[in-house]
Amino acid sequence: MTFSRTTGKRAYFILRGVTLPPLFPKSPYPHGYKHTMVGAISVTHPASTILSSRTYSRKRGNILLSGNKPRTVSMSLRNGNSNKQQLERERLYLGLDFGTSGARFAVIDIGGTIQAEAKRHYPLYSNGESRDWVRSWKETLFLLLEDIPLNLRKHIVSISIDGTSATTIIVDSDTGEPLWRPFLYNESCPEVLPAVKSIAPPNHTVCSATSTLCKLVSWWNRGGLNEKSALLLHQADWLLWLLHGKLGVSDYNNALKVGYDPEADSYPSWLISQPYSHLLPSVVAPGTPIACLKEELRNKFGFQKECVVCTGTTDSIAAFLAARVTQPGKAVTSLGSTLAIKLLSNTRVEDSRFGVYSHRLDDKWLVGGASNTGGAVLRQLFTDDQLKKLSEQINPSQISLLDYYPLPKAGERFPIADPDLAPRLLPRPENDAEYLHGILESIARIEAKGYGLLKELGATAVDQVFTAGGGANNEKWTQIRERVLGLPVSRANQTEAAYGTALLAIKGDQQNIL
Ligand SMILES: Nc1ncnc2c1ncn2[C@@H]1O[C@H](COP(=O)(O)OP(=O)(O)O)[C@@H](O)[C@H]1O
Ligand SMILES: O=C(CO)[C@H](O)[C@H](O)COP(=O)(O)O
Repeated sequence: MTFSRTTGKRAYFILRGVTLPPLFPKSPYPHGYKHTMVGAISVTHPASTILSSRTYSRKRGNILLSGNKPRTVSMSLRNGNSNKQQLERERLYLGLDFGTSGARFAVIDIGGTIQAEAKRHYPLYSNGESRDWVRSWKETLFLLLEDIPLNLRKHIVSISIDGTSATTIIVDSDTGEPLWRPFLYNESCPEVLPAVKSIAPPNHTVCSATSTLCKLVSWWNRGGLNEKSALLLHQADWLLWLLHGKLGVSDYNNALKVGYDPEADSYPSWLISQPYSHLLPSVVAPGTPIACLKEELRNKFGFQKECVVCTGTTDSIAAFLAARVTQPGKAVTSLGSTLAIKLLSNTRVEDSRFGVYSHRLDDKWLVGGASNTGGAVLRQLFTDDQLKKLSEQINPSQISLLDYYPLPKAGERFPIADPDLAPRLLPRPENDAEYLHGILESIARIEAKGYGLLKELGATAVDQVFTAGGGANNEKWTQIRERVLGLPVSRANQTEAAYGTALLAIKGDQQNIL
């Protein structure tokens, strides 16, 4: 039900009854707890964000980022009949997702109800000839903390962050300041691949040109004064350090691609014996409390004294966690800027020849890989509005005869591991809807090839796929994927990685180890 207020803003009431399975054994709610979210107001104003609800209101002027181009922050807030007293009692959990094109937060309660969420695009800063990603990420982190409604912040008891996998920052081990520009998740360092292959077991996860270890060796080979006082961190690790101040801690999801063995829970001897092994961070499980939020930040933003900061994970694993998939054979495809597939499997599978690896998820394995196809190439060709309008013209039951390999630029990680693989997006038909149909169907074929490969390599066979990420909103694409995969495909209840990371924050809070 939507209605427009006298102020000209549009507010959306979302009335829905959802049955939430208990999040964790200690969840106070019985199984099948019927939860009705009686109202969520999403109020966005073209040039600024004005929050108004019964529990508080404040006006934000234009949110101006670099280049003075006003950017909107879209935010949704739970309002409904949850009164202030109820919130006073509730313990809230903050998940922050640092994805490819932007960052988001989700604040949830122990029952998994979203109390607030917002997202921001990364501000554009340049550092000479390259983008200053570190400055963008740091600014976005603290802007998102400011976007959290003040009366919720004091109830947040646990925070976690996910980032793009294998996004690597080499920092000064004393100050935490970056010593070099970050290596992004899809950056390839083929020149050091032979050296990495010479020390690692055959087809190990690190034997990929985009692995974190290849990035570490590439930096190390550059030589320099800082080699002794350097430390490797992943994007999520560094952002979490800004909040807790303990340098050098990672999680076994982010550390997988530098060579950490999540089964042995240690770095292998062939890695420890390398001259750069002193750069490796210590590793704990995702969602492990590391320290309380720094006092200066608690005072600045109004968080409570006991607010703990927990280790994170990668963005596609966070999206998997958000879907609350618990049975082997179920899978989540993250259709964000990239296409990352995650299949819950009883068996671990790893083969870098195809970009296949397994993340640990408690006592099971998340088998999969990440292709560079996906939303980034769509965004090169169409705006989100065009995607929506053109998709409406597609007949998903009709097979497209157009055969593409949609990539934003040369280079593919999975199911073809080839840093030189060129995009194939021609011939382009006159009709854009026909072109989009061909692209969506070609991406679906890549997804199907990926799941077929996992089965060939011995993973538990997939029997159902849930979708996360921006592409989850495209119903026609979902129907195309169902036809191509020959499997039931549905949008996950929660598709945002930030929600999955907020669930990690709950896990950390329940450990009571600080
Ligand atoms: N209706 C749509 N159909 C298909 N793809 C879409 C649609 N709307 C948005 N997208 C794609 O979703 C992507 C953004 O999803 P998101 O999960 O935010 O990505 P990320 O976190 O990787 O930046 C964009 O690349 C965009 O092209
Ligand atoms: O594509 C990506 C960025 O969005 C990442 O590579 C994605 O996170 C897949 O890596 P992982 O499987 O380690 O999570």
